[in-house]
Amino acid sequence: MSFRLQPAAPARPNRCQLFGPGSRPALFEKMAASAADVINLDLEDSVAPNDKAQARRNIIDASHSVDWGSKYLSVRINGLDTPYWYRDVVELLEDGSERIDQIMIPKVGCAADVYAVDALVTAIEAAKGRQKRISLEVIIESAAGIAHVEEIAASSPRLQAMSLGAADFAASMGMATTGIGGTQDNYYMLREGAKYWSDPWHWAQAAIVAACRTHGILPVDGPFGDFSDDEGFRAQALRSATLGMVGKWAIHPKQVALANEVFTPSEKAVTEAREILAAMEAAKAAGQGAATYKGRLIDIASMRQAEVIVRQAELFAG
Ligand SMILES: CC(=O)SCCNC(=O)CCNC(=O)[C@H](O)C(C)(C)COP(=O)(O)OP(=O)(O)OC[C@H]1O[C@@H](n2cnc3c(N)ncnc32)[C@H](O)[C@@H]1OP(=O)(O)O
Ligand SMILES: O=CC(=O)O
Ligand SMILES: [Mg+2]
Repeated sequence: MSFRLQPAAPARPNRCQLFGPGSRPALFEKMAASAADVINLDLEDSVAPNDKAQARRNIIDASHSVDWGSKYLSVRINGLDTPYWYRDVVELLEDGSERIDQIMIPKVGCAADVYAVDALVTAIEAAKGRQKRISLEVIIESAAGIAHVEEIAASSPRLQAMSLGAADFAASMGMATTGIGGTQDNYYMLREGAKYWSDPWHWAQAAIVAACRTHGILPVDGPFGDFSDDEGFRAQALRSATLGMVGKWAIHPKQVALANEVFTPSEKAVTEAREILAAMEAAKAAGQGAATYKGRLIDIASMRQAEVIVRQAELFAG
C-alpha cells in the first residue's frame, strides 16, 4: 500500500441506476416503485430539444410530489457544450425539492467541467439555503473523458460516482459499431478458423475502475441497449462486476432485476468469503501468514479480497 491510503467509496447501494426521460412523467411513479437503488431522471439525450423546458418542470414537480422512498435520486443535466445545462442546474436547485440527491454530468472531458458545475451548485445551495449537499456523478463517454479520467475522478469532493457511457464513447472514439455495450461481432481473435470474441469496453472500464478506486468514487457500468437480450446484459454485467464496478444502468425496467442479481454477492460467494476470513484468523493465531483453503493458497491479501465481498453483502442487508 502506498503511504497515501486508498479512500473508501461512498457506502450506499448502487447496483442499478434506472433511467427514464424527464419528458415521460407517466414513468416516474413506476420508477419510484422499482427495485433500483438509484433513479436517474434524464434531461439529456432521451429528451428532444423542444421538450427540454417541460422536462425540467416535470422533474421539479416530481421531486415534490412523488414518494421516492429510499431511492438515491439523481438528475442527468445537459452537457456543458449545450445552451441548456445552466438552466437545468439553476431551476432544479432553486425550485426542486430537497429530495434531489445528485446531479449527473454527461460527456465530462476534463476536471474543469466538474469544477464549473460544482461552483454553480455551491452558489445556489448557499443562496437558497438548501440543507442537503448535492452530490455529483459523471459519465465518461468521450475520448477526452477517458484520456483525463484520473483528473476527473479527483476533481471535486462532491463527486460520488462515475459511469462508462458506451454509446457516446463509441461515437467519440470513432468505433465501428451502433451497438450500446456488449459483444461486438467484429471484435474477435481468429485461431485455426475459430473466432474468440474479445471485449472492446474492457480497457475503458478498467481505466475507470482504477481512477475511481484511487479517489474513493463508485465505478458504474452504463447502458446495455438491447433490452431484449437478458443473457447479453448478464454477461456484460458479470464482466463489469469482476473488474470492480459496483453496478449498472437499466434503460428498461426489465434490466433492474438482472443488475441487482449480478451486483449482489451470492450466498455462496459470501459464505466462501467468510470461510476464508475464518481460515486466515486461525492461520494468524497459529503464527502463519498463509494457509490452504479448499486446496488453494490464501494469505493476508485474500482477507482483503474476502472483505470486499462481505462489506458489499452487509451494505445490501440493510
Ligand atoms: C445512451 C443513453 O443515454 S441511455 C439513458 C437515456 N435513455 C433513457 O432514459 C431511456 C429509458 N427508457 C425508455 O425511455 C423506455 O424504456 C423505452 C423507450 C426504451 C421503451 O419504452 P416503452 O416502449 O414504453 O417500453 P415497454 O412498452 O416495453 O414498457 C413496459 C412497461 O414498463 C414501463 N416502462 C418503460 N420504460 C420505463 C422506465 N425507464 N422506467 C420505468 N418504467 C418503464 C412502461 O410504462 C410499461 O409499463 P406498463 O406495463 O405499466 O404499461
Ligand atoms: O449516456 C450514455 C451513453 O452510453 O452514451
Ligand atoms: Mg451518452
